[in-house]
Amino acid sequence: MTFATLRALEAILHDALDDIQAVYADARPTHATTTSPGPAYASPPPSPGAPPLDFPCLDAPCDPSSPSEQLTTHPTVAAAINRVLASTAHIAAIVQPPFLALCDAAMGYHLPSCLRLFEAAHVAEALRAGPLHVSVLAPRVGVPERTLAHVLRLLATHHYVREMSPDVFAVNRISSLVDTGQPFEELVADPTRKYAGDGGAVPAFVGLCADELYKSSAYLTEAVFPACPTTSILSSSDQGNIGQGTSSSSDPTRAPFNHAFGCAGVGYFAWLEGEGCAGKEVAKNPNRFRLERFGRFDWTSLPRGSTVVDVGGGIGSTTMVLATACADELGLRFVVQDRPPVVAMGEEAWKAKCPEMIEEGKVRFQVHDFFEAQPQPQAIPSSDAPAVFLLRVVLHDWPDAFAQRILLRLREAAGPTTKLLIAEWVLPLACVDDTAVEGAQGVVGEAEGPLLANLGRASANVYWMDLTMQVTFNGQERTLKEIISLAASAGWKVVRVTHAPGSLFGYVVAEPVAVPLPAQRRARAGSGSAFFDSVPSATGSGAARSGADREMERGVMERASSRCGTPTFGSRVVLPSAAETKARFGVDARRGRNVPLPQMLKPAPTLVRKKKPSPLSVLPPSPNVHRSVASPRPSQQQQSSPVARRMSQAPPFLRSAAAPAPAPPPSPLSPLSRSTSTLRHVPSSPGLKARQHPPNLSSPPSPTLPSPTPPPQTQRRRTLRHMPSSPVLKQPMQHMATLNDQSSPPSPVPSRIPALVRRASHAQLILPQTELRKRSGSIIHPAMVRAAAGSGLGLRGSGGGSLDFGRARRRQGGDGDGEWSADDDNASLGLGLSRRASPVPMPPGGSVLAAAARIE
Ligand SMILES: C[S@@+](CC[C@H](N)C(=O)[O-])C[C@H]1O[C@@H](n2cnc3c(N)ncnc32)[C@H](O)[C@@H]1O
Repeated sequence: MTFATLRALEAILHDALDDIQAVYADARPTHATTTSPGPAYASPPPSPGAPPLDFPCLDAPCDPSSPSEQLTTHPTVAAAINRVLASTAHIAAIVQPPFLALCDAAMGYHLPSCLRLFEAAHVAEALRAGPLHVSVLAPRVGVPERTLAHVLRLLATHHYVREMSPDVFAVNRISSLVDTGQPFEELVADPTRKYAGDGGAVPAFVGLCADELYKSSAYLTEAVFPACPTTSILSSSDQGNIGQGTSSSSDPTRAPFNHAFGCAGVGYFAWLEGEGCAGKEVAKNPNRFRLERFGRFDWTSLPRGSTVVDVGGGIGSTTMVLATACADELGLRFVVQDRPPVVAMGEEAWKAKCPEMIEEGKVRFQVHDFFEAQPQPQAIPSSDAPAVFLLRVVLHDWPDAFAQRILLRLREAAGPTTKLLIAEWVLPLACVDDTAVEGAQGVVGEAEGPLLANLGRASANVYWMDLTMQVTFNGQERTLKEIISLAASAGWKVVRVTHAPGSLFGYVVAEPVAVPLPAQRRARAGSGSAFFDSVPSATGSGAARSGADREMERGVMERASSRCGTPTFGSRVVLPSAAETKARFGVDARRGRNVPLPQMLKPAPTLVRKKKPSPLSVLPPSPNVHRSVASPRPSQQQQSSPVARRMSQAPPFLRSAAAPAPAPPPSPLSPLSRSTSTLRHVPSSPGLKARQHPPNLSSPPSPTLPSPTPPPQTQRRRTLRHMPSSPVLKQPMQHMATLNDQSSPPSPVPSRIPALVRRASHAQLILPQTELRKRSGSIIHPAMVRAAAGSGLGLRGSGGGSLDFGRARRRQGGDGDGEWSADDDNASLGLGLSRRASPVPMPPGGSVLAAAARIE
């Protein structure tokens, strides 16, 4: 069976490479675009009649604007890249001797360590002009020659740099991203300016990850077992400190980070701001450089929404996008809430970049602590309760109890039709997720075997993020089931999840329902909320909580919250101007409508699949019901939807948001069919059939060669493909009770809030199925997106989603680019959810509590 699995994986790999090459073979640049980040490696300008594009070269610095790099965002390419990653990592895991696999894992810490030195010494900048011998490079960057040579060689061995000849190193497609673009000498003279420019985002990201996050991660075990003699490095008095108060795994000021940096009780943000360090004044803060580095993060995820209160909205970067896209068109108003220093920063940034929206009252800032009761509805520019509460990458910063508190505060202020939009990464399971949400294709594990259901290595980024949240804040990314349970615990019913094709960054839409009694009791005990206090406190278990407990909890929230405008992961801290935002949306600034974007490449065809017998046919058919639930692969006709056709005409970064357009039947002489024939490989078989090596792939196919007719579609190895979904699959979510039923397979993820699981039974997810999952979301900046052309590093995966804005529905990719398409399936505002009366059982007088009591 193992050989069968290996062969199946190999076939997936082959198939994926064929897919990629076929897209590149057919794409020809039609006009020149900007090129050349560096003189030594500038790409030649594309010209009509140019040979088929080659895939970006690993050995040259990344040229994000090159057609070749941009084509990596083509949906077919991005999906195939995922399969390449997943299959190769899987093959390696199977064949590598187990001890060596463990060595890789156990000594992998050297990679971030070396990467950090590479970044801190400005090696990428020093190598910008071209390769250097280490004897020349070492004194320039101030690292001992032997150390540098060995560090670079380790990086070269992992393909992050290149050793061109003995001890001569060069940056490549990957490490060139760590180049800020600033002059090397200036960085050496003033390293504190390193992250200031546009090119600072990636180096800042590398610096942050390889410094405090990497060190924090090393203390995961110490944080879990703070008092264990075999793991603890703490003195007994330190142990007392660390263990004091709330349980160490749920206290954001007692995370692994606190163990690593010896600052128990000080939240990460407070520490960045100088708390617990020698000098608290800004000038003396020894962590000032870290703060600067942190603040360079940015995201390109552009959620769309209806009337929005952007809770914990930072400086309003997301609101900028939303307001630009729909403040005029749909008459929406926005409120950005955050803590005082952040609000001050936001107001300043908006006044500089977009004063008119503030002056016209379309957008306003509001100081608000999300652990406190929301301001009265009349304080919000609407006589009603807000239409939408947006929580974008906020909950993942907080342990469950704190996240629940935030949600309860929003529930408290919600009207019957208020929607909650949680924008977060959704962690898929590594196995087929048959318990969380049926039909949640795209954000739960679903890939066909033998690939891991979550596409394994191809989805690694979201798991990196998860552990990052854990070790830094005792927070976490959450599985869909965990998000549903958390929301339900605070009186929110998840009704829909949307996400960009291939993205694990989900937009989880929830509606208010009754607040479960246990949550009310907990909230009542600490919140002082009139809403929650309306049940006699004597009946609640929380009544037993002491004032001291509440004080301590309050203190933790205070210490853990950002106070000086330091954003957390995923936040956008660079406010784009309205003009920039419009440009990214393709919106005509004068008319507020989208205008055609220049077509850079010929439309890529839908690939005509080669027929290959399924190597998986030797595997037993999966009895998994989930598989049968997955929608069938859409027919050609389905794929020929107007959206798909339009998307096929759009530039690649736009096209990635939609399914690839179908192609007419290939001519035997078409480049596609030629490439297909060129790439044909001997189908693998369990019998270890000798296979031919494919011809030299680098040479363009000869136009004179006759091409075989592509084999019929029906013979395609469908079992190996991710199933593209039907346009919209509306399936009532299974009752959680049913999911937990004896007849159902046990959930691989135990409910975090077992008592509340029943509440999730109200949830109904309406999930647009997507063709393929790309890599997971990640910390990104526009520069990173450009650099990675939208799919490398999972950058594009961080964004996107599709939310409906009434009749005009905007589909977008992770880069925030999209198109408007008529969509009458929802004629009203509100994230694809109508303004019609909520099905929430709201008793007269709006007493959610009473309704909760009934249900309870
Ligand atoms: C990860 S950032 C997200 C920012 C924004 N939603 C975005 O998507 O860019 C988390 C935000 O929560 C804010 N925050 C932290 N504690 C807070 C609190 N207690 N009340 C309100 N905002 C808070 C931080 O200042 C920060 O702006």
